[in-house]
Amino acid sequence: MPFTDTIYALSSGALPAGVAVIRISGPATTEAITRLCGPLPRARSATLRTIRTRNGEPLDSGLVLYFPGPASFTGEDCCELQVHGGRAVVHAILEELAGVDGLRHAEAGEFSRRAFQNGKMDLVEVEGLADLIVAETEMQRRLALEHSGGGQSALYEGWARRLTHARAMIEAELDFADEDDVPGSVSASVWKDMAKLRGEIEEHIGQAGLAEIIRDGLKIVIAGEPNAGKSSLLNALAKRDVAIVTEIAGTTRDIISVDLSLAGFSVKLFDTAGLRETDEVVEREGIRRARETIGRADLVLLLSDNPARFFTGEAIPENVPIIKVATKIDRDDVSWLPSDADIFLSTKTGAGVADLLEALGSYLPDLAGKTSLSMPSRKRHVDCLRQASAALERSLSAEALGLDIQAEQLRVAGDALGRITGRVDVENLLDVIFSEFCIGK
Ligand SMILES: Nc1nc2c(c(=O)[nH]1)N(C=O)[C@@H](CNc1ccc(C(=O)N[C@@H](CCC(=O)O)C(=O)O)cc1)CN2
Ligand SMILES: Nc1nc2c(ncn2[C@@H]2O[C@H](COP(=O)(O)OP(=O)(O)OP(=O)(O)O)[C@@H](O)[C@H]2O)c(=O)[nH]1
Ligand SMILES: [Mg+2]
Repeated sequence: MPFTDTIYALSSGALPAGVAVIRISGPATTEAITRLCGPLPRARSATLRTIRTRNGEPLDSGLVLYFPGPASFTGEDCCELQVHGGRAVVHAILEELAGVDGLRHAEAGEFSRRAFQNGKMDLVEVEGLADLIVAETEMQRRLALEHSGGGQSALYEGWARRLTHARAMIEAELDFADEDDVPGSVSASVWKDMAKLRGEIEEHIGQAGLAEIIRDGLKIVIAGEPNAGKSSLLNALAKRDVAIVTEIAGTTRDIISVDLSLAGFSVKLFDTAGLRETDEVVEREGIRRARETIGRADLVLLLSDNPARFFTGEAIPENVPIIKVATKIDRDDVSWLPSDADIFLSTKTGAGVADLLEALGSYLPDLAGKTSLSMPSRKRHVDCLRQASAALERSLSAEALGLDIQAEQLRVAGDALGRITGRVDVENLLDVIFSEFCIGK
């Protein structure tokens, strides 16, 4: 369905800025350009023009870029005005655009939606683009680029093609088994490849946890008895005064979290209420929240300023790794043995903080030698991949039920993959058969 509206918006960030980019897309783009900037500039090159009101009054002088559709970001006629990034400049130009017939301000994501609907991007690429824009760490950038750049889509499309090919072979075996041109028992090699494909999909699904850590950050929870120095450690790692520190045991009640970037990864660090038995209502609620947060941790830093006790009260689930941290080692009234803890530190002197950071690094996924981050980045992808894998499994184990039923499950698997990219191929089975066999020769 062609779009009739022409949309415009400020595509660059907060004003004021050195330069602002105003994008226009849709059928009235050329009309808008000629109204504001004079004769249509040469396509796909930057042209310096004066931008004027309908009365000929100059608003700014800027670079005009015209991209005739379909070879544009959205697939429609597009234009960019790269102007001075002053609030009044941009405001005046947007006002002028609003006055052109058929133009309206774009809604959030509308340029990308048009790019998707015009086949310029698939769903995985659109999602990747959204992630790229909010990426804050190096790993998030790499993951988002893998998706927005089509790497992931190519993988899924390759898998979908193998499923289509397998179905074509089965169809051939069912329909044309009595003809000489069809090699006997094509399905033996087909099933081998389908079993292999299922393994590849399962392995790919196995990477989802890593993608979650990259996107959402590794959740590290600081826990321990009251007064152990938890909030002091949070402040030291955050390098700012986020949490209240006092000498009173039971100071922290709410969960306090800060985002850190560690070796290119996003880390979410949580400070919690000190764990102990208490009748104080507010502190009890704090401790309940602490336990809840500890329950969701990827890693717990268990703190104590006393070698005699690393209190947990069974607050830490068995499968969550723990780093035992001895605190306040600057004090000379306590003496620690090397076996008492994994890390020994003082936030007062800074001793041991580097050791802790190094230890944390070893809990981050090892991506050495990984050039591409090919992994499902969203639950939606994982859901579709699981459906594909399950259908593939049903197909592989339905030998007794006949090729028809097996082929049908391969179709279900292919559709599940097609839903990831949003391009559920309208099947072209016969094309594949004709291209692989000389039927009707
Ligand atoms: N100034 C500016 N910079 C930008 C963008 C933009 O829209 N404007 N982008 C916006 O996200 C990104 C670049 N992405 C783009 C993707 C496709 C096309 C494009 O015109 N595609 C056409 C022609 C392709 C070609 O010449 O090879 C097409 O796909 O047909 C442009 C930008 C980042 N930088
Ligand atoms: N000498 C010394 N004192 C410390 C150090 N770290 C923290 N403290 C002190 O220990 C006391 C408690 O510190 P907090 O960081 O508030 O301890 P907490 O574990 O968050 O305590 P709660 O929130 O009550 O559970 C404060 O008086 C800090 O100044 C340290 O490295 N050396
Ligand atoms: Mg505290």
